[in-house]
Amino acid sequence: MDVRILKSSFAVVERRAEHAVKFFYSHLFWHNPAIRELFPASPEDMERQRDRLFAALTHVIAHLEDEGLVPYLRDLGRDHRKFRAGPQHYAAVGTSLLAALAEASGAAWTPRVEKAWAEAYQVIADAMLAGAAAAEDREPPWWDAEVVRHLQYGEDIGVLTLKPHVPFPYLPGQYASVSSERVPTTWRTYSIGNAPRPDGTLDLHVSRIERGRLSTALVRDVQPGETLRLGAAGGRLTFRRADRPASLIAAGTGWAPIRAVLEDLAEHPPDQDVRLFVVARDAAHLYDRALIDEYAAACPWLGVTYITPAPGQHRNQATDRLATALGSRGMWPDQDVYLSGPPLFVEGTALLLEGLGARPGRVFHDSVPAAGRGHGPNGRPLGFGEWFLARPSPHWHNPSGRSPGDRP
Ligand SMILES: NC(=O)C1=CN([C@@H]2O[C@H](COP(=O)(O)OP(=O)(O)OC[C@H]3O[C@@H](n4cnc5c(N)ncnc54)[C@H](O)[C@@H]3O)[C@@H](O)[C@H]2O)C=CC1
Repeated sequence: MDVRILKSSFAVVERRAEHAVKFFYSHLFWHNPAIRELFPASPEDMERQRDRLFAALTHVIAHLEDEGLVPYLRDLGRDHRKFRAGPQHYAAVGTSLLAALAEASGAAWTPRVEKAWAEAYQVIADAMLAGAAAAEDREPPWWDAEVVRHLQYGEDIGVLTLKPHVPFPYLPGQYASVSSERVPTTWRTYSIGNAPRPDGTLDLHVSRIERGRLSTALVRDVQPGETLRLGAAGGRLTFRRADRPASLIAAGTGWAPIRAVLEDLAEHPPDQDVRLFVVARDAAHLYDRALIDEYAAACPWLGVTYITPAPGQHRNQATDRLATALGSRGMWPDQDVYLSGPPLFVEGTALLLEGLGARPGRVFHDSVPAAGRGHGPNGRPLGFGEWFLARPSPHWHNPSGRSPGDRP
């Protein structure tokens, strides 16, 4: 790949980003009407989708020389099997992408630039398709899972227990992408709130987001007996056993992956001391406090600090209180830290910890996009391929019986 040409070409395209993205989708849908069906129907969701394309492209360009790029792309390809993305879709997207880049580049679109982009796209598509092919024999494209229990805490928090129809592999601390027939074409990631169980069930902790259609459906509408769909598990919030202390810091339903990690540690005790900070907007949102207290009493290696805002204060004042608590503890350079919670909380706390001396390579968190922002400076890798076919409707109950574009 000619990285130099790609970067300078991208700098030109970047100035006309909005135009390029609109052109891309118009071109794609005009030439491939059936693909339109795979993308969100609502203008609002489609708008987010547009943002994703550019975020995605920016991400690729920023990581062109990264050795993690190909493994990541392979993983992404594996995950895109849930969209039933086939070689023909990758080809269609590639053609429209080149057309959009040419359009936005104007006179800067030379044969050399075109060649560089075509080659780069081929590398991306090949890596994703290779990842998909390698997964083909190992696992299904997605897992259907029955809701077997639905607990609601207050207005906005739901804990759903799912029973996948076939075993769903994951590690404590990982998340899965989730889709419901109630909100077709929408996938969101939710952390799994337990370590793997013998009966194969898993818990999703969902905090309802204002205007979040899937989170609202999951918290308020979904009933036991319904089927949800899961994409392959992912994420880096898995515990590293080491001979130094560790801190687990959870805010809101960011508690879910930390709970899974703790469950596993309780089963297989660590040699290191572990300090748990649980931050919540109020006492009612410390919905698992009884369980945490049990762990604290039973596990000599565990210490727990609960943090809520002072009475009458805004929920985010809990974060200020956490900052004070973290500042008063030393040893940050010698610790592993696991962070989970709202994106701005995670971003801010990671920076604070670095300021306190924590080593960036020892602060672990998933990067998740802030709700409504689509992506953040530290956003979850939106997947510089998510725009390939993100949010299409997977063919719901009988995948093999439908051709792309059929409505479920
Ligand atoms: N792996 C991960 O990192 C996971 C992240 N999450 C994310 O956690 C969030 C959970 O939301 P809720 O439970 O509704 O949390 P919440 O809105 O109740 O917030 C909990 C606490 O986080 C802090 N906080 C929230 N927004 C903040 C901000 N902008 N700046 C500083 N501090 C802030 C405050 O102290 C607040 O009391 C969701 O955004 C979800 O995507 C959820 C599960 C796993």
